[in-house]
Amino acid sequence: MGDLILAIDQGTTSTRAMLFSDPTRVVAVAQEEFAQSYPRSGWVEHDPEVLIETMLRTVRDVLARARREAGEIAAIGITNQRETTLIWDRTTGRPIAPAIVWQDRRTHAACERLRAEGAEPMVSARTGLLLDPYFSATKIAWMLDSVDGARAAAERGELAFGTVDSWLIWRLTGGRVHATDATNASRTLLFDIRANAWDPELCALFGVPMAMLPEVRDSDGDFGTTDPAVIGAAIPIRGVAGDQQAATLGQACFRPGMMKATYGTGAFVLLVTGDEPVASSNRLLTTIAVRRGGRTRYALEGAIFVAGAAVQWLRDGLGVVGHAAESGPLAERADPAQDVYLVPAFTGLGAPHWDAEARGAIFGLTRGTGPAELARAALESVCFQTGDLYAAMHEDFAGGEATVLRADGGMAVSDWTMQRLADLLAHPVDRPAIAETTALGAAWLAGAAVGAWPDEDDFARMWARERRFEPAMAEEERLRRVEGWRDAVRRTLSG
Ligand SMILES: Nc1ncnc2c1ncn2[C@@H]1O[C@H](COP(=O)(O)OP(=O)(O)O)[C@@H](O)[C@H]1O
Ligand SMILES: O=P(O)(O)OC[C@H](O)CO
Repeated sequence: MGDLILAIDQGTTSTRAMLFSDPTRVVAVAQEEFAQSYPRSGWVEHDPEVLIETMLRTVRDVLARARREAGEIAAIGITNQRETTLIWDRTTGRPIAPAIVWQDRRTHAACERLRAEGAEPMVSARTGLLLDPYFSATKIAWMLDSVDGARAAAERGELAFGTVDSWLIWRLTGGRVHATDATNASRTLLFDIRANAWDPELCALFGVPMAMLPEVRDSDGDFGTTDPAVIGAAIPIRGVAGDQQAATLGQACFRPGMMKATYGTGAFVLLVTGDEPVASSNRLLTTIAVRRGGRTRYALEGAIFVAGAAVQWLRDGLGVVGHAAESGPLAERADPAQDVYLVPAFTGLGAPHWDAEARGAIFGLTRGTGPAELARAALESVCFQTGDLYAAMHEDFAGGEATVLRADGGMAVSDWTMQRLADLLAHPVDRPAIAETTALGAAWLAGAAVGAWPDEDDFARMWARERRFEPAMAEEERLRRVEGWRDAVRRTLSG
């Protein structure tokens, strides 16, 4: 058996392949961005073949960079953008339509109809999710209804549905395995997260024939071996998890109360709650954090739509910075006497506010307000939104140790933002030594499954911190600023 673990991270804007020699060492990384398609307002699609091509190219590249062979890989872990929906023909292997991406809003009306019929309480109780176009179920129905003959073919068992993990597995195994893991299944609106099974009533409600669903396996289950014709060797696929769950594992957040926040374009915050799902009274999502060896653990999840995107806006919209990395040093120079708040509701507000109609606003402008105050307001808005999720999560879940908040993603590189986050949360923020937490989580699932990597406790002990940011803001100042933010949000909400 080889000594390497390969992680494939198929994300929304790029595909990455990463080789690890052990949980503390990345041997090589390859990444390729790909085109987004926006055929109509609110629609977002990916070309399924491009997802496969970029996967195969990055795998080849990462091996070439490391000067290693496919045969030296002991196991593969796959992690992926979640909810994005694909349907393909089981015989030809051809997708029937472009992939509908998680951000796509075309099924808004279908969700509204179901809500008006009173379906949401049942759907939420079983799936832990909300009736929203974000999740897969209404996207599947949309595809079946818009492609000629698709619904009948799906009912005859000729079509296969999959989230991106299933699609990659199908192609890697030469069409032999049609499976997903429990974390990905828990994002479809079709999966009962307590029973750990596809739910026939939900499938009927959304009009999804059960014959098209993949088999749901443990996140560290056996997903078959790669077809040697595809990547040059027969390698077991032994780890699969949605990217936010994989990051939670890569951050070694296993115990109840442990929390991770990933700051990319948007941000995803997950709080591990343990062996029982916790229902939220703040419209947070309840989701499967991982299922290993038949044991399921759950998390509460909240999303911030605009995180790094606020920094992009500073750069591309306002032109006050030339590069994202300049935003922290600029914010540092802001006048402490000015209270300027940016509510970046560019596309509405996510949890716990859930206001799709809200639009962004800036409060507290004076003649003295300049680029530094705007930069500070943009970076702080990400901290305040994390604070809102943090408060909502701890209202929903009082248990556990609540000892750590571990941050990762492109924006976590900003020392200023991480310090301000610790200040405004009045809670330490830890940044990991291995920043590639998503890939690490997928690699760990696979590495531990084949016995090459340590199991949970030892892996958690190996997790290393690069830096801890300790809260340093005076409490009076913190409360004043948090109240200022809440007031700004109240004035921004549409209703
Ligand atoms: N030094 C920095 N300070 C603040 N924001 C940053 C910095 N570096 C990157 N970012 C922001 O982080 C985001 C990129 O993070 P990444 O994890 O690559 O995102 P994604 O996976 O969503 O593309 C961008 O929106 C960028 O503006
Ligand atoms: O591909 P990312 O990193 O933007 O993550 C997307 C999420 O999985 C969507 O739920």
